[in-house]
Amino acid sequence: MTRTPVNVTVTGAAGQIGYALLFRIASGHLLGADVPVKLRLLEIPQGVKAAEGTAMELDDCAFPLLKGIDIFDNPNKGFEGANIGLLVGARPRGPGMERGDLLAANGGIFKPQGEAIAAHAADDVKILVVGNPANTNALIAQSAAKGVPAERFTAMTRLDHNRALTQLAQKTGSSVTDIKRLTIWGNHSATQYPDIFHAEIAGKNAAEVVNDEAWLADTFIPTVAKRGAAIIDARGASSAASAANAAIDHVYTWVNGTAEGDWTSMGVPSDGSYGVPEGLISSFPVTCKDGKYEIVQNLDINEFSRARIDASVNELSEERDAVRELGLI
Ligand SMILES: NC(=O)C1=CN([C@@H]2O[C@H](COP(=O)(O)OP(=O)(O)OC[C@H]3O[C@@H](n4cnc5c(N)ncnc54)[C@H](O)[C@@H]3O)[C@@H](O)[C@H]2O)C=CC1
Ligand SMILES: O=C([O-])CC(=O)C(=O)O
Repeated sequence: MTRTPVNVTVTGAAGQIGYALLFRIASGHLLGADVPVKLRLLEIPQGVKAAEGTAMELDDCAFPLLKGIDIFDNPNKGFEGANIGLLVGARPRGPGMERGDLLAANGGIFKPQGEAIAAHAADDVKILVVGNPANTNALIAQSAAKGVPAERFTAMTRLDHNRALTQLAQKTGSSVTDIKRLTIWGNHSATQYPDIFHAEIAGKNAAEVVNDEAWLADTFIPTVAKRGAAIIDARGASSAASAANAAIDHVYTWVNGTAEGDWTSMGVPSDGSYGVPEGLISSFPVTCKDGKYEIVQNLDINEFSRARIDASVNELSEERDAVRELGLI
């Protein structure tokens, strides 16, 4: 039986992340090796020519699963029939800039995109916001997308999750594949909280294996939380290939499920779990099955974790208040 291609809209398609992302989508890594895709690339008018160049290269790969590429500079067209939307296009943070500075600049992008998704995307649309500040941009798009279930809007903290996996594996001399149940809580920002208290390394509690609270507080957490800035300092540009890889992981897991006994981290609208105000798009531990995710419930949160989760969630509340004042939600 021939499968109907899945329409994947990618905004910011001509940017650095777009360049690292599109070839992996087209080669089957986003949805699976048997799922044909059609790409809908959305750019601003100045980005269209470069997107056309990328589309030429995609053609030149002769990917068996790639059933078409269309390029748009109008969100209403770009999201027409979209089953998956990867909202990457945004203004990247430059040296010395904090995410708060970006709220106003990026708000204007995500509100019209949310409206276009509501009006034109497929009924089963799933959205991942990558463009920073990702959680609050996702909130802006979600609140503009009247009629689309809120839970379809997610924000990317999988890059933070993957960063934390490697830091923990390196510290403990284990492999990333030995580590399960790691969690990123809160905002994709320097306040995020990578939590190893429920994580396991080859079946043993990770915090007990590490047994070094000073390393947790002074090395692990800041290394993970400030990795984006460290990459910018080193590369002179923000993470691109690793961000694209995390976007692939996020959607693949959402669609195809988490492994038995494991979970992942996603920024999702809070249902009030763990004291996170309802509606904030915050990172949680989630399991995925049959194309749906659920927030993992009933984890014990110790004092060390509680203070850090609250700090990051407070930042999200402040960002929400700021965009509310700007009339963006
Ligand atoms: N959530 C996460 O873990 C991460 C998020 N990011 C964020 O991802 C975003 C993209 O990063 P890069 O690709 O490196 O930036 P980039 O500047 O290379 O590319 C952004 C692209 O978006 C396009 N664009 C701008 N406004 C648009 C609009 N309204 N519609 C469609 N396209 C639009 C630009 O023309 C440009 O081609 C940034 O906001 C960056 O901070 C980056 C790394 C990790
Ligand atoms: O920090 C940035 O602007 C880029 C980013 O989100 C990351 O690498 O985590």
